[in-house]
Amino acid sequence: MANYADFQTGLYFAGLAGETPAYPLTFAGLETAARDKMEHRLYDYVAGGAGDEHTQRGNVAAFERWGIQPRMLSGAADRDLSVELFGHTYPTPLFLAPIGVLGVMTDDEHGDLATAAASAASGVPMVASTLMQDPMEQVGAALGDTPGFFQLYTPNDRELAESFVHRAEASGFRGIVVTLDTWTLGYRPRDLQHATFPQLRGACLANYTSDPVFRSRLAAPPEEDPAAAAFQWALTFGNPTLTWDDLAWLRGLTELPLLLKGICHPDDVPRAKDAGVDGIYCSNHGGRQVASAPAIDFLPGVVDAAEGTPVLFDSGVRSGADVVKALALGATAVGIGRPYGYGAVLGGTAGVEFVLSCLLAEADLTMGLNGYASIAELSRDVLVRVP
Ligand SMILES: Cc1cc2nc3c(=O)[nH]c(=O)nc-3n(C[C@H](O)[C@H](O)[C@H](O)COP(=O)(O)O)c2cc1C
Ligand SMILES: O=C(O)C(=O)c1ccccc1
Repeated sequence: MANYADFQTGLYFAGLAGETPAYPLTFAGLETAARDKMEHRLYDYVAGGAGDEHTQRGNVAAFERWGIQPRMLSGAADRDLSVELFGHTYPTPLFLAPIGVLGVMTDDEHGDLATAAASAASGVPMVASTLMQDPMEQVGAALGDTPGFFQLYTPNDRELAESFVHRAEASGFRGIVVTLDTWTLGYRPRDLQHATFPQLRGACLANYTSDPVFRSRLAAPPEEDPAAAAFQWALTFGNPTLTWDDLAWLRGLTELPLLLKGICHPDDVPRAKDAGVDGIYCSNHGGRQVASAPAIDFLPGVVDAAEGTPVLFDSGVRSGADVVKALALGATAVGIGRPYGYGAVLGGTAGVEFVLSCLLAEADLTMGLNGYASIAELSRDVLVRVP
């Protein structure tokens, strides 16, 4: 069992030798450092969200309204942070949420591969986006022994969707995460102000441009006419007419675990389960899609409705304490988006690993010092509401 708290001891001892940490430890510090390094419009694309951005601020603020109640002398010197998900035991409850522009966030523009390497090294699974700068075959190979997931944006071209799913299977991904909340793009004032959207300029379309079905829809190969390929992407990307009736088709495409991302209402959970879905992913897309409420406020209702089906969660997780709170509210695994994205900006694989180490050290110490030795000991009863 890894002792994640050792990371903090390591930082103090390195300090004795005159070394300070390579990257900022707080989310605010990561965001500021990443902003200083990034092209302005790419930074705004990552940092920004829907409308007046109150949803993304609310996602973060909502965690402050929960407190963890400490227990003493409970024998929590050794902690077990492992979780079981679809037959695999992962060393920690964290996962890397899909980021569709990750590819171009690192200096070398191989951010998906850099993140996959961090996943391979840490055992923290990556949910690889449909929108990658390197094709899924390469990213899947870079995941090593850490089973990862492929996130599917269901295109309005069924044959293309089928090709994506079958390629993901062949690439070694161990589950398909279908994102439901982005069948069209939300209203994002920052991007509108810059009048820019990365994919329209050809970024992170490798899964499309490498796909035989997608290529067959083009008059000229994407290498010859990338602008036409990006335009074709915009025409195929979303499927506004997808409904629950289409889930039988999606379910029929693969025997891999199938998860639905963006579920926030308890009544949507039984519909998903009736359709043969294996996992629920509660998320409001980090507040990037539409004005809503803090995603963590939806989690307990979704968990209750799931009746034992795994529930993944993301949106607003910024600290190890947030990770523990989401677990206590019933999440099976907890995702992070922007925090590791900024790690990738600052240091590629090493930056992502650093961010994970910080979150895991804090989560581990938060559990230990509050007297909880395993995730199984966390429940809503360990939390109190802070007015
Ligand atoms: C720049 C960026 C791109 C994203 N791209 C995708 C994507 O391609 N697919 C997807 O399902 N979610 C995408 N998301 C949403 C994340 O998977 C996740 O839900 C969200 O970032 C979690 O919130 P957090 O950033 O507050 O941790 C993206 C998020 C960001 C910040
Ligand atoms: O920006 C996003 O959050 C996202 O998920 C997305 C949506 C469309 C294209 C690329 C990424």
